Amino acid sequence: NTITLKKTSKYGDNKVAILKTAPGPVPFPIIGNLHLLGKHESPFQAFTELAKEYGDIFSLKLGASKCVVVNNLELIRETRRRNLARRHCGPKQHTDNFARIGSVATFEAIDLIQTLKAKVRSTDGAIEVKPFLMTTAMNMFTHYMCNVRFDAETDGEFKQVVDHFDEIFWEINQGYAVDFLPWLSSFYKKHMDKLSQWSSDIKAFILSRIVEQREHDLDIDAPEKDFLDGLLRVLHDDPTVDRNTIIFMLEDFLGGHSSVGNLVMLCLTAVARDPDVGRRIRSEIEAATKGKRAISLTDRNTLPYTDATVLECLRYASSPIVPHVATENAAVAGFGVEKGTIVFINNYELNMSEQYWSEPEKFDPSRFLEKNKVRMRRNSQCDSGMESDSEKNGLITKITEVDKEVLSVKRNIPYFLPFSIGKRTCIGQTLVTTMSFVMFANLMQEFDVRAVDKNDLIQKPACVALPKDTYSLHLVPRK
Ligand code: HEM
Repeated sequence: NTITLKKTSKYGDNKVAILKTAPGPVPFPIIGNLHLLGKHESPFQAFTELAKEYGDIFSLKLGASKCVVVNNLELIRETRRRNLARRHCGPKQHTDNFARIGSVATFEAIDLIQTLKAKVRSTDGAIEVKPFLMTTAMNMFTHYMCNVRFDAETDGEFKQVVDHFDEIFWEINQGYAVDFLPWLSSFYKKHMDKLSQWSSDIKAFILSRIVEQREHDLDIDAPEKDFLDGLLRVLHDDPTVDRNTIIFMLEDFLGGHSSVGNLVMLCLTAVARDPDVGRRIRSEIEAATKGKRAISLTDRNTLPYTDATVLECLRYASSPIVPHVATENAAVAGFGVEKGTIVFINNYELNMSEQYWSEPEKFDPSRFLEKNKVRMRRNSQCDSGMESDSEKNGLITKITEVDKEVLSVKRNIPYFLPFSIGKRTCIGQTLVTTMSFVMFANLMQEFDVRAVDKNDLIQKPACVALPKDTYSLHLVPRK
């Protein structure tokens, strides 16, 4: 009944505790002062399960005489939560979760189009588009992560929470001095109180309208159906996890919808500023759907210019700096960096430098496009000159392979890092790029987008956020 759990060298100096275990079935989930996840018949079973989930942190061995070696359990918990978040919020292509993002995004985009068409019919002139984008983005997130959606037309509480999220998103994107100099906080008290009230309202909404119902219905033996389900299982399995941690995580990830709504608004703004961008997007979309169906995530490869427009908006708008701290002495590009040094990735320089981009100030989605040759099969019928049973009317089908040039989006550009890079890279990037694409493309299929006055279209560089109450746009339904 004794096992040794060894850490691999890959994760360096994590603390290792050596604890004695009792022989026979162990009263899990506790060994010594450390808690394990779930109930297990033996320490071996417990650690086998741990090792399955955190395989690259631990290797497991049945030891000879005495004890269990446990890695830093806080790290395990964090890793479990991170893996959960990555599985749901950053799923790989061809996974069920990725496909579900696509279907949810198209569903919500269709709903948005219907709402906007009704709004346009009843309005003479321009409309405030942004609030509609924000509630749609929130519904995309709640629908995908928690299998619940809300009616923005009739649900005032929902609408208010989306507004609060948007105000907070605007605030955190402003870069106040107090962000770097915390001792200034007393000067910002009123401001902080306001933010704090918005946060409380958001938390109350998420608890009462999303979490509590699910807690009540949770079936721990059923397969994990969404992110919320996964979070509640963590809470159920691990008594050391605080309910507030889970609620905070959900709040944080749902809050990501603000970036999608604002980014789509920036994409529409780019089209309103430059009708040529809109024309190119529309001709691409018409070729793909002939106007006969909604656009889904699977259309992304055939709509490279539309996809590239989202990236070009991100290039101009993504955060100018990404702060990190060196966790060990290192050399970066030949410069010594001591452990503890704060290191900033200068995204602004990467995004706007002439060293990397031609005419970086110009809005030009085609900078993200490249031509690729793809081999295609072409069927053609030709006269065989013979008559036989297998060749009706003397025609045979001939398959030839031809090389065709297609446009596609450049991936992995080493100097384009809006979501940063490495171990802490943005978990939400798949959600952002996929949902923004689907919402934007469907809007472009259905409406011509025009500015009321191009001078109104004010946008801060290196900032995804627009104020909650921002400029209106003309949306003209297309035939
Ligand atoms: C325009 C949209 C977004 C941009 C440009 C963006 C960018 C970034 C950047 C630059 C980082 C820092 C990475 C680093 O420290 O190296 C980050 C971290 C993170 N982002 Fe995003 N993000 C966006 C939207 C989202 C969304 C929608 C979510 C969640 C649904 C999200 C979740 C996260 C999380 C959890 C981290 C921390 C990752 C970690 O420390 O392991 N982000 N993001």
